[in-house]
Amino acid sequence: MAREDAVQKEKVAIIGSGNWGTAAARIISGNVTRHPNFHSEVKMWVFEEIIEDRALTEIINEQHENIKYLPGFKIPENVIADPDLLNTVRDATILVFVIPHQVLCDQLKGNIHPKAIGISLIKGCDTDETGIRPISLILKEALRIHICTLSGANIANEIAEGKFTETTIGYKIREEGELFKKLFETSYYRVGIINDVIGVEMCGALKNVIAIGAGIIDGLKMGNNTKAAIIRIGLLEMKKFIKMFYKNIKDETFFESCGMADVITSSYGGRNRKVAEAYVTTGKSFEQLEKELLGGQKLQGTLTAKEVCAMISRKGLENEFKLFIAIYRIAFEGLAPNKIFDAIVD
Ligand SMILES: NC(=O)c1ccc[n+]([C@@H]2O[C@H](COP(=O)([O-])OP(=O)(O)OC[C@H]3O[C@@H](n4cnc5c(N)ncnc54)[C@H](O)[C@@H]3O)[C@@H](O)[C@H]2O)c1
Ligand SMILES: O=P(O)(O)OC[C@H](O)CO
Repeated sequence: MAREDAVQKEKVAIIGSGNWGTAAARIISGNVTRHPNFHSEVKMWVFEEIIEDRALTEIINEQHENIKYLPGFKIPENVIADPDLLNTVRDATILVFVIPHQVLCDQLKGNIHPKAIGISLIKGCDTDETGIRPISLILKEALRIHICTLSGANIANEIAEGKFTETTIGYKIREEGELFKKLFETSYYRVGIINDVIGVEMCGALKNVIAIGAGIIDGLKMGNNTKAAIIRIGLLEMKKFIKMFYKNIKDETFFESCGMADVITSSYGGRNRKVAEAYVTTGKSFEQLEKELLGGQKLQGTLTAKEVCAMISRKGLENEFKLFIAIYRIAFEGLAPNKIFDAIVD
């Protein structure tokens, strides 16, 4: 049966309310009122915290602004913030996952709508004894739902400002990819869809490692040519890694917004780049700089570098991924930042 017949009005729940989660809520809240497929109310799960004696949830619902993670941008009134995860997802037929991947929700198991499908906006991965596990796979297996992925050159604040942006949705079932396109696309946020769930997702995870490399180059005060070299070599390692470890990855994916374009934007404007630059110039740890520079937002790239390099080392492939390994050793093993050049000179 076509999904449109099985579910007449899709109800959307957004799991996460950080910088991107809140910017995404602004987009979704407009689209659900425009398209007949959707119920006009959108629930958003908030990891509750107290800000100046008030609960963040209360601030969002009364002031219609996430003053901590996306200050200065109004959240439409059809977005209802809720600190109770299970209450947020109770009737939802569409689950939008947009939390830092360190904090995935086991609680959801067995507590979601039988017809629910999901989309992961998360840029990261997880590991177990078998190696790297894409988050979409973990969600799919744990919750027994179909999962699409959305990733692209998407700095949340620029999207919140309405600046022209592209993104990519990876789908397995085209109808679901098209439904999610309706949920996300606006005049300034253009969505491409491709039959490659894991390719889209893994580009979003690995580009964060390259962005750390770009930040190291900025910290060393090298110029644009050097950064372009890091981007080029990083892209090659990203493609090699993804194609080596996952099946049926499409070459075209690397030319979508989730591929090359996200590596570029992250290497110039992302948080991973910013913190890596400060790591080189201050000598403080990534952990400390994350706290000092990001106002509660989270870095994804350091953990991903650790996970990716553990997998590379386990397989004895260090010589195939010299840049990823150098970035990891600079970030975690005290390797001097200028040693990054040893990885990019043949
Ligand atoms: N910010 C961006 O520009 C951007 C763009 C595209 C994709 N992403 C990806 O989206 C995902 C979410 O990032 P974000 O920018 O929305 O988040 P963020 O880094 O701005 O915010 C951190 C969020 O984590 C929550 N949190 C902190 N500790 C928690 C805990 N123990 N349990 C549950 N939640 C907790 C906070 O409440 C906050 O909502 C990440 O995978 C990120 O890589 C971010
Ligand atoms: O700020 P970053 O480094 O987490 O990157 C943000 C987005 O993923 C850019 O597309």
